Amino acid sequence: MASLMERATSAPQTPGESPAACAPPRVKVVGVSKTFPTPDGGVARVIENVDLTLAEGEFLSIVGPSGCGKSTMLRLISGLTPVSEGRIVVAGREVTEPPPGVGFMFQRDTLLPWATVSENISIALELNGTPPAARPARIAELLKLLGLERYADYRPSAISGGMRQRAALGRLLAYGPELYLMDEPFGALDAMTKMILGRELLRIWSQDAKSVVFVTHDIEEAVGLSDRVIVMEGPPGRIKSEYRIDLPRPRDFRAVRLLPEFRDLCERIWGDIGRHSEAE
Ligand SMILES: Nc1ncnc2c1ncn2[C@@H]1O[C@H](COP(=O)(O)OP(=O)(O)OP(=O)(O)O)[C@@H](O)[C@H]1O
Repeated sequence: MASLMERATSAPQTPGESPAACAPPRVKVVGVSKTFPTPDGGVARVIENVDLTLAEGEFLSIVGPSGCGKSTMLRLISGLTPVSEGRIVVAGREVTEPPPGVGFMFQRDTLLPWATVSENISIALELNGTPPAARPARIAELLKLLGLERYADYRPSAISGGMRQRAALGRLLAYGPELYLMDEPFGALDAMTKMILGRELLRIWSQDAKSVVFVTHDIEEAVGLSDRVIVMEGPPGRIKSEYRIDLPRPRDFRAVRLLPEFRDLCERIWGDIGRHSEAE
């Protein structure tokens, strides 16, 4: 990650600009809008003219009030939902369907209920073409990394919510995407589990920095994890402001919260979202 931080400048950013604009971006969103049909036969404009760039290896969070279009933005980038206007390019190719090399993680885990924790991870390895002989070692490595060794043979229904999200993270890591799209992956968890998994995610990411778009309601989580935080407003969803998170790396997800700069960033972002909500 040092290279990303070195390339970054402290110049103020305008929405859509990446701090590592000199490298080819992992994601480029250009003039994207999205409409959905409404039940009364009308059309709802949910995303309005969004420009956004995600640099290679960058950790970007999107925050904003409920209903402003954060999840929709993620689904548009994922190719699961088609854009109405504009274009999205992932790894140099225009997105018309879910692109290769993209992994998802959602608020509720999507583990296969009939498979054990190990088997769930094994399926991801199978999907990414890992030879059968190499799978057991990788499964053991991931279970150890996520503290799930004792639960390898448990089905999802027999482990806690935090463990299920760990297993879901293990499956994502097993798949090994170049781009992680994470929609409130820790949103349903208690504060302590959230803290532990946030730390895990930072630790894993600092070893093998992949590009991440992370949607969350939790501003402290966004600031603690990210290189950059985007504040959306809406509907229709637009980018309201953008914050460069210049806190030191590697970061301790808990200790970083004690820095005055951390508090200052959180206050500014809260102020931004608060002003929007008050104006509604
Ligand atoms: N498939 C769909 N059909 C119609 N409307 C949709 C669809 N998906 C999303 N929307 C609308 O888009 C708007 C934005 O929803 P979205 O879930 O993206 O917001 P969000 O910012 O992620 O909200 P939250 O923080 O509450 O999860 C909402 O008004 C929602 O009703």
